[in-house]
Amino acid sequence: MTNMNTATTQPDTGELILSVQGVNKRFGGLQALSDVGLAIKPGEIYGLIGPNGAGKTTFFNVITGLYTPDSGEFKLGGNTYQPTAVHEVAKAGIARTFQNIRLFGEMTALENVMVGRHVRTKAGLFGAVFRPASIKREEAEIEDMAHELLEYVGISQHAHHTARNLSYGHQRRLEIARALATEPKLLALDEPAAGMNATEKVELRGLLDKIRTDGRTILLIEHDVKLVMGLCNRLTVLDYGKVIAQGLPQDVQKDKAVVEAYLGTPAH
Ligand SMILES: Nc1ncnc2c1ncn2[C@@H]1O[C@H](COP(=O)(O)OP(=O)(O)OP(=O)(O)O)[C@@H](O)[C@H]1O
Repeated sequence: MTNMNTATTQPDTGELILSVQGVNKRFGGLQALSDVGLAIKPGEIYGLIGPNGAGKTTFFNVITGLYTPDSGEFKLGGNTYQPTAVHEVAKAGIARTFQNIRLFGEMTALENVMVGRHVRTKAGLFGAVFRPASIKREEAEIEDMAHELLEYVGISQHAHHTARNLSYGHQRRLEIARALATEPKLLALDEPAAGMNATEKVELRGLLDKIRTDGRTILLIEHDVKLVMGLCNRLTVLDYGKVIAQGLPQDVQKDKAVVEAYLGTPAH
């Protein structure tokens, strides 16, 4: 009898948003990443955790084109991409936020989101400056969309406020809105909860949950293990630049190497 289960005949990579394999990165004498890889499925929140200096940010910087890796294979939405420059990676479909918030502080919240959108417009930044008629129309659409995104992340009341005057939690939300404006295949968040108080963290969790429910895919670096365990579908744990565990939160949490890495028991 013919096997009707087509799922087993489909290649794995077709079902992945991001597939990264064999990443190595050395800084002088320090092997910051050793053969690191992960695979992220559509619609999941994927966590990347590990103790200080484990290599999380370096890995983020590699996949988003900020650092050139010594080796590695990268696929986004099934297509091979080379993370050679930040703007190329953004065009390919990864939008990221930074551990230290990087907004245009003197611009309004609305303008910050509109800048994010220019990655996807015909005009780009050039057209935004010189503004022929067709570009003005496009600008109006972008402005509408930016308002919607501010509403979506819950800070529409601050649309015309200067970014640097927003509270910390609202600046983080604004960064997420700006990243979403690029319509990314993957939203990569570098410690979005850093510096947040307990209430802001609960709200952030709600927002990330909503983004996932709306079908987006998130890669999350986070120090707050409770947040990660409660939110992520799957995760990878790095320690000293190596993957020490990968899988479901409940399994990873019990993993001996992970427990040792976090409690500082000499496992190396
Ligand atoms: N540009 C660089 N030049 C030299 N060494 C670096 C550079 N960036 C990172 N490193 C080193 O690589 C290792 C991994 O650092 P990385 O910042 O990726 O870790 P992390 O897991 O993000 O840590 P944290 O949780 O503290 O942010 C560390 O030993 C760090 O000192």
